[in-house]
Amino acid sequence: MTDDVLVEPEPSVAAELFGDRIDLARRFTHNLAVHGEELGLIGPLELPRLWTRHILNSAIIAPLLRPGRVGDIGSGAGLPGLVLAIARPDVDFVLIEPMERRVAWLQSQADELGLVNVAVLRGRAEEVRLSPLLDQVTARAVSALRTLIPLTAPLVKTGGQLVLMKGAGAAAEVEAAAKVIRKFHLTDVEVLVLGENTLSEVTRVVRATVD
Ligand SMILES: C[S@@+](CC[C@H](N)C(=O)[O-])C[C@H]1O[C@@H](n2cnc3c(N)ncnc32)[C@H](O)[C@@H]1O
Repeated sequence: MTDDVLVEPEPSVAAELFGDRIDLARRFTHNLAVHGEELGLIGPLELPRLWTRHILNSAIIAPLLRPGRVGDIGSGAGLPGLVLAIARPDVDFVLIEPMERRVAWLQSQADELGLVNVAVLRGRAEEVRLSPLLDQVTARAVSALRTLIPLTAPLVKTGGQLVLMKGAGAAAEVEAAAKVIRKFHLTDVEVLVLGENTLSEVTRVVRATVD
């Protein structure tokens, strides 16, 4: 690992998204750069683009979150869950992840970074029982929308939202998911493109309300 991995390439965006918690974001990025590959959390090709492709692309959705309780499904390395917990200390996060090694990583990072707004729950989304239900749910790189909606929508209270990070095919995924969108009573389904003028790689989000 070279030191330039740890220098954010878009410092003004990073400062805007993390505010006075930018040092926590730097520490998390450092830890991920040092341990991520050996723990199987990120591939070796991801190191040079940790900030652009992973940290900032996760943090850019922070303004979409409401104060309340947000679940991040399949957090893995902590993307976007831990990044959002750093950017939004006013929001409580439940990171839901089935793999033991990843759960251990998530808990160790929450402890080391002093993220008191994070709880880590081991399990598959379709098996966990949450009470009360969540205000919002996030997920990144877990599965196609038509299978992700049945995993995530039941965890969200009426009036709550799904905020699902997606790739360039987001609009096509929404079309392919029409049946489950109806089945799970989702309304106001929209594809948001974030970071067009600020990030080197935009982030797409499918946002929907659970009715
Ligand atoms: C490709 S990784 C993505 C991890 C992280 N969100 C990211 O963007 O780097 C998918 C993650 O989803 C988790 N996962 C798969 N099926 C799941 C389920 N049914 N419920 C919760 N997590 C799940 C996996 O264990 C894995 O950590």
